[in-house]
Amino acid sequence: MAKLINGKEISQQIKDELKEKVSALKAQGKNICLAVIQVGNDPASSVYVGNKKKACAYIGIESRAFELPEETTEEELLSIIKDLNEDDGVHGILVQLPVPKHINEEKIINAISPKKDVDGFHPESVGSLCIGRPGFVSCTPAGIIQLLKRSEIDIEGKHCVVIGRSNIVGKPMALLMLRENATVTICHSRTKNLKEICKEADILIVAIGKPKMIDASYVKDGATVIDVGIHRDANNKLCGDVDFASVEPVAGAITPVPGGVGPMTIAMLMNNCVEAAEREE
Ligand SMILES: Nc1nc(=O)c2c([nH]1)NC[C@@H]1CN(c3ccc(C(=O)N[C@@H](CCC(=O)O)C(=O)O)cc3)C=[N+]21
Repeated sequence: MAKLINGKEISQQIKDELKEKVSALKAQGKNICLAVIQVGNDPASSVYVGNKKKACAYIGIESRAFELPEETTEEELLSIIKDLNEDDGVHGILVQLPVPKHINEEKIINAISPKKDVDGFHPESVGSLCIGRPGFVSCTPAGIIQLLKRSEIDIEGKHCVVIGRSNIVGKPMALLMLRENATVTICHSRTKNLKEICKEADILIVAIGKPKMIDASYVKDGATVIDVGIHRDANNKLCGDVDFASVEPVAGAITPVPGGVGPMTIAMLMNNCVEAAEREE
């Protein structure tokens, strides 16, 4: 039976640590503010944005919400970002993705000042991570590192297999594991012998976006399995990319969905906001 990696509990720990830091900053007269922009009203996005606002309120970070209609133009959004870039009272800017199809996502990401890029999506942030310079790190992969460290799972020298090569999860995840001295393999939809490679993993990080695709036949006995996926199944229940019931008996440690990686993403977003304010000095 696998040890359950409790993301809800660990994210709570991190939020409590941040809450203390924020009150110390407040005592020095420093107020931290995150601007959260949502274009349109995709219900999943609304849930995530709501969770982010709640986390801000808990920690003592001011959240400035922009709920923009679906028809908002790219120019309008860029103009709001420009104003927020220039606003000294704002430390972090988050544009919830995905944005509607008529808006160019890349242009929006590039418009956010790297100093306020608490998502870590800007090319300068990604480049900094790649060459080991300070900068904001994408929240989901950063949260997974915290999950592993705080669960006392060794990374150094271990074979880590990441399934998925997106710019916001797979690629930064591989870079972070490399920084922690793991031996890293990146797999994706065109990988030919996926199962054989996964079976070699000491740490298997799954971010493929296919509900319950990874079952026990992909997992080495005692491996750590991290599930980044989040889907709703036929009964409207949340599930991940990993078939939890199948994998749990063979894994050494495993994250659940919900209550695994998701809450960590938000905790690390809060961490990046506090860092943004601290770096300002
Ligand atoms: N600019 C931007 N930054 C993001 O960080 C970003 C984004 N866009 N777009 C969408 C993804 C997804 N994401 C999640 C955040 C929290 C949970 C979360 O709180 N999950 C809970 C369950 C939530 C539920 O009930 O649905 C859990 O897993 O326990 C999940 C997913 C942030 N993202």
